[in-house]
Amino acid sequence: MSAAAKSESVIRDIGLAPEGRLKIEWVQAHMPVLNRIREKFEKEQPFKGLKVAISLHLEAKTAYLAKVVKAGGAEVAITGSNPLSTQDDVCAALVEDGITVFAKYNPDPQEYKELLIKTLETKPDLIIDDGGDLVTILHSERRDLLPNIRGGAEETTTGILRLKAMEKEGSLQFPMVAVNDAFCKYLFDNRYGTGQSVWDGINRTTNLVVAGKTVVVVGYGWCGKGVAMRAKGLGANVIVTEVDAIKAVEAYMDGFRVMPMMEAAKIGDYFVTVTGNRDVIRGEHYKVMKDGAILSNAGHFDVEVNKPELAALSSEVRTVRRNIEEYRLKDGRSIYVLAEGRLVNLAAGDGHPAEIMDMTFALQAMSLQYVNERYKEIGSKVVNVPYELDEQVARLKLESLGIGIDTLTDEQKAYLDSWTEH
Ligand SMILES: NC(=O)c1ccc[n+]([C@@H]2O[C@H](COP(=O)([O-])OP(=O)(O)OC[C@H]3O[C@@H](n4cnc5c(N)ncnc54)[C@H](O)[C@@H]3O)[C@@H](O)[C@H]2O)c1
Ligand SMILES: N[C@@H](CCSC[C@H]1O[C@@H](n2cnc3c(=O)[nH]cnc32)[C@H](O)[C@@H]1O)C(=O)O
Repeated sequence: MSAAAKSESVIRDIGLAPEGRLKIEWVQAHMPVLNRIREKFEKEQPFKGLKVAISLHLEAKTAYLAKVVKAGGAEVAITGSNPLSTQDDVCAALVEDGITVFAKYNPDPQEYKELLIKTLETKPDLIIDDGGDLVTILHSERRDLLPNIRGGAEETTTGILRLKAMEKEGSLQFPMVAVNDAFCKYLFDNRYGTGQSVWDGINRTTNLVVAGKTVVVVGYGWCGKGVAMRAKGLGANVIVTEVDAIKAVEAYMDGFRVMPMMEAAKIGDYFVTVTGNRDVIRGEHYKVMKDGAILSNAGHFDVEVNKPELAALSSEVRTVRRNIEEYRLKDGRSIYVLAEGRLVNLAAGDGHPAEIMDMTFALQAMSLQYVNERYKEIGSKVVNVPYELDEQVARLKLESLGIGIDTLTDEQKAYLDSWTEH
């Protein structure tokens, strides 16, 4: 254990390390692409002499990514990206492995912010962010830490939307790679990862049946498609609500009922928001919901389900089971909110499956190396993961699965490039 990591870290309990270590070993065994990158990093040491700050959901897969970045020569400091997704045993194991950790499960909002700031006070050269928490602090109250930063990589849809808004108004001060927009990210992580882990989180939390129930999926983007597809597989009647006409037609053609939230609110048993927007379920909807409706969010912050408006309609709010709050309405109905309206798959579950995060985090590791090598020429921009890196992740994934694919012959290449050949 590095003495610095141990003395500087802020975690719940170092004694939890053995359990955390087992969790990390389990996922490592199911992350073959990232294992290959770790071997390469060990040889090439791309981050030698550099400091990296990471803010991601601090569970076992993330911990393994931090170890891979460290294996590449970096000094790593890490914090969470949601107060409820940090796992204390994993934090302890990382500290024992020489990584400086500033994270605890369920800190109060002020401490959560302080932990993010402490991570940045390690004066990183490179950052990995999820949802823009680090970037926001660097561009507001801690601008003093900006000059050191070479660049970084952003994990999620909403984070990238925010970075692009900053780029547009000219306020972004360093390059960021939009990891979410790589094919090997959103096609698998947002769709199949969210699709599976959301139902894992809901089912282990509620212990109730899904078959035969009506599930309302709010937003039919990449995450919504996964959540709706898996709800259908569990035997639910699935309704999709949207604001985008094209996505609504897509949901309809995929076999789902599409209607405005005001109508869906009356018939849903489960509601899952995956929009990245705010107030998508709000007061007017609660007024018409069935007694016993279960609300959860897997999009961004805890604002997709408007909790203050629900509280205003309630006479009592009580925890009825771990991660389930009952809002007892003044008219006698009950509406249940899972995981305080924070990401249900991470706050009430273990997040996406390891084989999915294998690809996402392989992209993160490669993107960090890419931005470190090119930060001067890129400038203060949001850039995509280069296609070659994206394809490399897919090829390594196929290789790990023992799946081969065909190669174009020269004649086929010429045919595809031509407009005269028949
Ligand atoms: N829980 C997770 O593990 C996880 C994983 C990946 C992404 N995310 C987050 O989930 C959110 C969605 O990501 P995505 O990749 O699916 O984004 P996306 O842009 O592909 O989809 C979002 C969809 O929500 C729709 N929408 C917006 N406002 C709406 C409203 N009021 N009612 C109904 N629909 C509305 C949009 O039209 C869009 O189709 C983002 O905040 C992202 O950061 C979470
Ligand atoms: N800080 C925000 C960010 C949304 S996170 C959404 C991101 O979480 C990522 N994610 C999903 N499951 C896991 C996991 O198990 N470990 C680490 N990250 C995950 C996923 O890649 C997705 O882009 C919030 O908590 O409200």
